[in-house]
Amino acid sequence: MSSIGRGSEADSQLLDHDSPQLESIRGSTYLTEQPPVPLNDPYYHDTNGLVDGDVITEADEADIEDGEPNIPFIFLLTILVSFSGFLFGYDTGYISDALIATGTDLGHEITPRDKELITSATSFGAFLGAIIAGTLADILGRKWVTLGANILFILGALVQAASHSVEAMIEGRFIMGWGVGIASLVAPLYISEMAPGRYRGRLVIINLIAVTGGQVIAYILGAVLGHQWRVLVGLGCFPALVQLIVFIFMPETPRFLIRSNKIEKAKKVIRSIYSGRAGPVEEHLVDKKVKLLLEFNHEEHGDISRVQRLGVELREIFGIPAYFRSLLIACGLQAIQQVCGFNSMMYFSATLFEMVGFKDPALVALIIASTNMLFTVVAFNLIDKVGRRRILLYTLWVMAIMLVFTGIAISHVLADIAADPDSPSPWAKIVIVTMIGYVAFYAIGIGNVPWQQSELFPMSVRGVGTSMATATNWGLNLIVSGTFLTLMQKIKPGGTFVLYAIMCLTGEALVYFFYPETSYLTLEDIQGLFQDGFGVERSIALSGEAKRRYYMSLAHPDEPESL
Ligand SMILES: O[C@H]1[C@H](O)[C@@H](O)[C@H](O)[C@@H](O)[C@H]1O
Repeated sequence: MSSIGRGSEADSQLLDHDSPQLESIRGSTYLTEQPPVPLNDPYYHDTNGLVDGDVITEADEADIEDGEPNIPFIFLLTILVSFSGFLFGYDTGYISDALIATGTDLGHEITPRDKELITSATSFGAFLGAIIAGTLADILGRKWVTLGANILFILGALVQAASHSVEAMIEGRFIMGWGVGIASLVAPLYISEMAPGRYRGRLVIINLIAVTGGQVIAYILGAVLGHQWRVLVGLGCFPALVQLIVFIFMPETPRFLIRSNKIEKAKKVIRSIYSGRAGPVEEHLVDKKVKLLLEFNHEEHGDISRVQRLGVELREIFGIPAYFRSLLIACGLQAIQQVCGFNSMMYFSATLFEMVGFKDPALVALIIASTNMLFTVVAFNLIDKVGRRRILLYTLWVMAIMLVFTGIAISHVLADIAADPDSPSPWAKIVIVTMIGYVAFYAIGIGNVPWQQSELFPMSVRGVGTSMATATNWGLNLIVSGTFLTLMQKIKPGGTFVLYAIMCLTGEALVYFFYPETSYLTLEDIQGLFQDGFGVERSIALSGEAKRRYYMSLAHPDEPESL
């Protein structure tokens, strides 16, 4: 078979569908006989440019993805969109310090219940925002929804900064929460629809680095600003304002433009993305890309209204077993990410460290946020090499052990402080070390893998599927952050951390039995896995084989790819 040569090197290796080895590993003929999903999915085309059933001709060999795209342009777009990620991180990050710094500024010394309400108001808003975000983005466009999220960020920050009561603070956090929920879905969506196939995964992770970076900056400013919590909150307006202005001039994604029948505008964006150093992209390649997107858009659900389309999508995602399995996996991963308790440390770390007697708890909390960011960068380099499933299996159980040690150490610190409030407990250092260990393993695995959610869904239900998965994230975030301080009182730190450890181990078991390995697989391969079950065993064989072939191709770039 000739080398198809599209997308990333890995992708092009994977496209050797005729390989007897791969066919036997797949153990199913769906790829050639009964495509389970709309194979004219632009995500799929982005990496290979072929419609299932097409005969591969020389002309097909030329694909827009073969050329060198306009990297500076794409990178700039990603950075500008990642302001949304930054705001998501900043606005969820500063609350830890602000809660300590408010003192009696909100009318009285805030109680643990107030703290929980203030913190969870954002998660509740985000939960509601996530539910409507996918549909809103399909109706208004990714660009205008991002602009709207920025207005919510600014409004929420202003209400909080001006608040003199717990109620006003909660209102401000709630308004901001809507922005956070919407942005957490739309930013990765915008990036993935703009990015050429071979850069998509990494570009999406850049947004996540911005999330964790935003949390770090919030902690640094929290430590620097001390009691000036109003400044800390108000500063969040600036990135939102910058993005608000910049986004007016940003392009819509080609997919949305095609959806809205704005073909010329879509072509213009495609030209900007794919005209790299080698010069302007050839017009017939632009036409080919547009044709594929159009074809997909038409065939997705035909010419039906947006409301009808939503109804069809909902029926499909719950009614088609393969789609429903994708949904279970996407929501399940987001659920594990939240119930493992990470955000309890993130939102309450300053409170937690104050409780165990640290002189400068905000500074210690900064270490937690920095570890999260640093190891998200590590994950960026590991996610494809090690594989999503394997990375989770390696990290979740370690997180559980770290949590148990943290619980034990905190209990000892509290007992030591009760016995002698003036002398520091030797266990305090263990709390820091085990918490750092926990956060590092979180960031490498479950902190980022669930955000690769869009790869699990076929195009036709991607919007509604990612909305549900994102809402699962925020819904559980709400429950976990809203109950942490109560849990600490009722079942003590020991019980609380053991509970989170049990969640990690449950997550480990669920991943082991149900989550297939998706690294190195094309999107159509991933969909095929869910045809009759979760395809775990098949995925391991497929992914391993694909990875081996990829590395072989790197070692012998000139050899023909067929085995
Ligand atoms: O992936 C992100 C990241 O791990 C953040 O640090 C965390 O606060 C979010 O809840 C999570 O969704």
